[in-house]
Amino acid sequence: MTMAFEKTPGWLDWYARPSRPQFRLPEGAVDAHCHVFGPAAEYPYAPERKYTPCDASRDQLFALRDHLGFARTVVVQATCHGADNGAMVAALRASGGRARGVATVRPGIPDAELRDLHEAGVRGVRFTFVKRLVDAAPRQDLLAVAERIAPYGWHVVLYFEAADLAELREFLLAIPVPLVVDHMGRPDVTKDPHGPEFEAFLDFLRARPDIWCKVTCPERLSASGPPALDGERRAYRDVVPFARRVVEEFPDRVLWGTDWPHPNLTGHMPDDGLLVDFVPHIAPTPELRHRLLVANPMRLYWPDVDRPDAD
Ligand SMILES: O=C(O)c1cc(C(=O)O)oc(=O)c1
Repeated sequence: MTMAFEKTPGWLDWYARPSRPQFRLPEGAVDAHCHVFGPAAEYPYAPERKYTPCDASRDQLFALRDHLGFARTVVVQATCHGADNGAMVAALRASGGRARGVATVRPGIPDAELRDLHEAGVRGVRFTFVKRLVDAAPRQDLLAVAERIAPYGWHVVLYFEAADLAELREFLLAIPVPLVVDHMGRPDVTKDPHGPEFEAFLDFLRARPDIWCKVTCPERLSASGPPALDGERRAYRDVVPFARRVVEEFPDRVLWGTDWPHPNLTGHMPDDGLLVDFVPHIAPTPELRHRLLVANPMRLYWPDVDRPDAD
């Protein structure tokens, strides 16, 4: 029997026919933040999930990768799958080495399972502190996970909101592996990009040389748009000054990704082709774009590949 899953009311499905980006991605570009959902008939959503998405399969993800012009992808375990990494790992295994993964693991995970995840291509775990997505995990559990993954050379991906950083900062800085912050720590972009809140975030990045930042999700962060729809190639203007500050101060520690299939958006679903056209606005030179899209993600996820632009 297959279980039927009903999508969360108001759920927006991913954009079916994205345009081709006008901005040509550099050879070897990596989509360093995207997800797979199900398909639920094969990989059921977790009982403890906070939302039920539409399906978004690995084949659909790979088709988007090719359409947009990415060479590689990093598949981040979505909270709707809890700590069952099956759909994500299946994507890694089907990718022919062109995908890496970020998993969710619990502290008691057997070593053999960690080894299997590593062998499949997992290179990090994700800690989510956004309350609408997960129930808070005890901090000692998170530290225990960090200690378990350290010998594999993995990192921890952090998802938190700007308002929570002050309270989290000390704990996060004590995590003994490299850190990667999702979506610039979710700034409130109606505030001043040079104001105290975003300064506190930049200060967090300055605190250790091994903290990376994804300058992603303008479609989530933007308050005034315009949305990446209907041919709009200058979308999400209010997010640009925030992302540019990060790219310019930390050019060797920034990553970019589509966030496809964009869980939990409520206002609009972006055209992913137009989202790629956002990149030159936040990384204005070819040199910055090469670091953001190729050199940095390759160093973090494929350190053994010397020529990312060659297949
Ligand atoms: O794993 C997820 O469920 C998830 C959710 C969101 C969001 O709802 O903001 O963003 C993400 O990057 C990932």
